[in-house]
Amino acid sequence: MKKLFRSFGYAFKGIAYTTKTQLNFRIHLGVTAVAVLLGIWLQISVSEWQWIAVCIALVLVTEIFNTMIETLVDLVSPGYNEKAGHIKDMSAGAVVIAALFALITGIIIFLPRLLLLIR
Ligand SMILES: Nc1ncnc2c1ncn2[C@@H]1O[C@H](COP(=O)(O)OP(=O)(O)OP(=O)(O)O)[C@@H](O)[C@H]1O
Repeated sequence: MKKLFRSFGYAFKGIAYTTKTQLNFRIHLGVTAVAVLLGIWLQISVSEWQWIAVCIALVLVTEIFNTMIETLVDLVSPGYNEKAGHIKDMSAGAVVIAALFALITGIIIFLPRLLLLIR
């Protein structure tokens, strides 16, 4: 049990490190807070909450993996290396795909309700 708690401690240390060092991760957390508040305010359905939860997890997880890959690349290849550059670009591409998926899902769920409110 003690070992389990220690593992969680390390995991939270990793999340805290990403939050402290990555502006993009802090922006994603801010957007997450806005999406959750909008969901509560607009009283979205259970299945819509599930889509929002998938988006939040997908974006945060890919951003952590991106940070991890960047850090690893800098560690193993501190100098200029074309492949190192490609690896970082692919990793950043994964975050963009996740963020676009989240943006489109957010528009599908929130926009019709917001338009109804301003009419
Ligand atoms: N070692 C390297 N060799 C070749 N190109 C690199 C190398 N490191 C970075 N690059 C290129 O520069 C880009 C930016 O790299 P950088 O490490 O600054 O990442 P970043 O996306 O700005 O991340 P962050 O700002 O979160 O640290 C990479 O996507 C890649 O195209």
